Amino acid sequence: MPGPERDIVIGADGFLGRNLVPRLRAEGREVVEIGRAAGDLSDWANVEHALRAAPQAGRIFHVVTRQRTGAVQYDIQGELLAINARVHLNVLEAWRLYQPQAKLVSTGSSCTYPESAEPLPEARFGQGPTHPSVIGYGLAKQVLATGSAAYAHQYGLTFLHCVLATLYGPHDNKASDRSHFVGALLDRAAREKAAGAQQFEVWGNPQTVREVLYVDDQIDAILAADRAFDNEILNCAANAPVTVEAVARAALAALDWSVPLVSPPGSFQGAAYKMLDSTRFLDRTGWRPRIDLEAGLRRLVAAEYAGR
Ligand SMILES: C[C@H]1O[C@H](OP(=O)(O)OP(=O)(O)OC[C@H]2O[C@@H](n3cnc4c(=O)[nH]c(N)nc43)[C@H](O)[C@@H]2O)[C@@H](O)[C@@H](O)C1=O
Repeated sequence: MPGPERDIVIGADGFLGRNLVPRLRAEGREVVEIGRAAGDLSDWANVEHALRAAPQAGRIFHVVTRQRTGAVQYDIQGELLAINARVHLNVLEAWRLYQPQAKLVSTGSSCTYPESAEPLPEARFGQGPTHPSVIGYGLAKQVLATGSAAYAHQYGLTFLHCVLATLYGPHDNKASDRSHFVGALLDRAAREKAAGAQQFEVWGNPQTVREVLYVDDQIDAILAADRAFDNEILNCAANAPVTVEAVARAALAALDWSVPLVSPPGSFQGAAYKMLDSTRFLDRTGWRPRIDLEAGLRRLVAAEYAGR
């Protein structure tokens, strides 16, 4: 890869960043961390300062996002649009001004795609309305993805926008509305087990479909994609759908907790089906996940719920 053997990670102390930084250092790369200490990244002055002050890098990993899970999402899409779009636009502008030699590797979400009952290939990107629960969040990610392409084209820069699965693993936020749904569900199950509950409620329709990846697998996928692709909006998952019910069963198994699952009517339901078609990525890189759902949840339980 051309450019300095140095990476900047924006969002270094977030969920993905805290897992990514040690992985990059293990590869022998120097990592410049930009995190909460840099201030509010929706404020241009803070992003401008951080990327101007940083030494020249070969890659910028932009892994900052304000995201929510659960019912609250329906009510705060304006806020998620405003904050995330500002952060993304600030990063794009500071990239072209102060780090134009760097490849901008950013992370996207299946929320940017229209609702569909079929796996979504890249050709469907931006072609239709997003699910109402993510209308602002998804639009902000579109700003980042399409904005990266626009900046690269106008200013001769290089980017890769990786559309990810739903992640789980160590360092995710534990608050029930702030974790990704896998972590939120596991945390709720751990608390309810400790409280002696006799059943576990799976919200929404248990047959809801998602793609989930353990964070280490997703990081491997991003790095594999980075080696193989430039200037693309690229789906980077495993073509492996899973139901929310299967996630719940694996979470209970990882907690060694055996109770019946129930589904209360009226609980939060997100998009019924979210699947990327990652065939281009899988065919070209040969990447495959190494940690299956139950093994990944057991790792997470060992890391953060030992003894519960
Ligand atoms: C990365 C990605 O992360 C989020 O999207 P998501 O992962 O698809 O998650 P969701 O909030 O659509 O939940 C998935 C499904 O799961 C069911 N469900 C069952 N039991 C629990 C439960 O205990 N907690 C939660 N939160 N959901 C549960 C729930 O009914 C729902 O249908 C977004 O922030 C999105 O913006 C984004 O980018």
